[in-house]
Amino acid sequence: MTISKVGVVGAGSMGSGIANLAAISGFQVILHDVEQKFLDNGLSRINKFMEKSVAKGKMTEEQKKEVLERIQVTTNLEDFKQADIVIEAVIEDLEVKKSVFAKLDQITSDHVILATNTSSMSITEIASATNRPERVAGMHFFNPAQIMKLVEVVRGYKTSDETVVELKEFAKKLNKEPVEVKKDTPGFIVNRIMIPQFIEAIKLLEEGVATAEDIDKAVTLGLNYPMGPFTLQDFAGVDIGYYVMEYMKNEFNDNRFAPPMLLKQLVRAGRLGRKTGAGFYDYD
Ligand SMILES: NC(=O)c1ccc[n+]([C@@H]2O[C@H](COP(=O)([O-])OP(=O)(O)OC[C@H]3O[C@@H](n4cnc5c(N)ncnc54)[C@H](O)[C@@H]3O)[C@@H](O)[C@H]2O)c1
Repeated sequence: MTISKVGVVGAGSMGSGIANLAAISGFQVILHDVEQKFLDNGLSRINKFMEKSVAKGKMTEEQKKEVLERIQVTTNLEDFKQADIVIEAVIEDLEVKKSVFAKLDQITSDHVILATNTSSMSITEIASATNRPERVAGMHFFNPAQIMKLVEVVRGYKTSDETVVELKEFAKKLNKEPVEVKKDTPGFIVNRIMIPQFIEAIKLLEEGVATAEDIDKAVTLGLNYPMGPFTLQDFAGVDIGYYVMEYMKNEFNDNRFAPPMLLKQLVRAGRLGRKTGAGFYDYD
């Protein structure tokens, strides 16, 4: 399958990053969101990222302009008729994702791969909203998508071998390192390991064992991670971790994954991390 036009649904942190990555890698991109203001926000994030690349000498002004010209934005999903592959990056809500996939199934050609960037949710269930479950898979990028090297290619129950091979090849064309997740399990590989670490870090904070700053310092210096758990949750969005925990708890029927009270309170108070100016830390 030859891919020239990449469709991305959702222009938030991940969707805009994936659209930017695909355009940097030379693909034509159609980026969709429900309202123009979300597309404007996405484009401004893309602009900011590339301004930094220009300032660091990684890209020229001219190359930046060419990348931007390859990104078309739209609020009309029908424009995905021309897409050769679609990556969905809307909010982490199964019903919203299923409704997007049902629409994409009607709009795009039968052979088009419909991939989801879900952090945790069942690929099999998302695929069940379509008539082509063999062409549906997870393509899980990490934040920021332009920089982080890993992509988890996740099989749903009916995902074909051909789809997995094509997605791995596509990931390589985006200059990523794909790993195959052979079974559709909540959280895949990375979040299955990382989420329990977040939970333990929050419990240490709740128990008064150490401050958030010291827990972050302990993890960065003791485990040699580039970011501590609180810095990372604020960066990725406190709400994302919360939804992933709820989902994993319910799917595994295991309270080990239940979000701690402090996390629930932050979400209820709208402290969702850097994107809202405050999370575990204050940013103003
Ligand atoms: N943030 C991360 O670090 C991270 C990392 C990997 C994967 N993910 C996953 O990527 C997905 C997106 O996460 P995000 O952090 O970019 O969220 P976000 O809240 O920043 O962006 C979501 C975007 O989807 C749009 N949207 C909502 N419903 C839509 C619809 N029906 N059609 C089109 N657009 C719609 C919203 O307007 C918003 O712009 C989630 O599934 C999340 O779990 C997130």
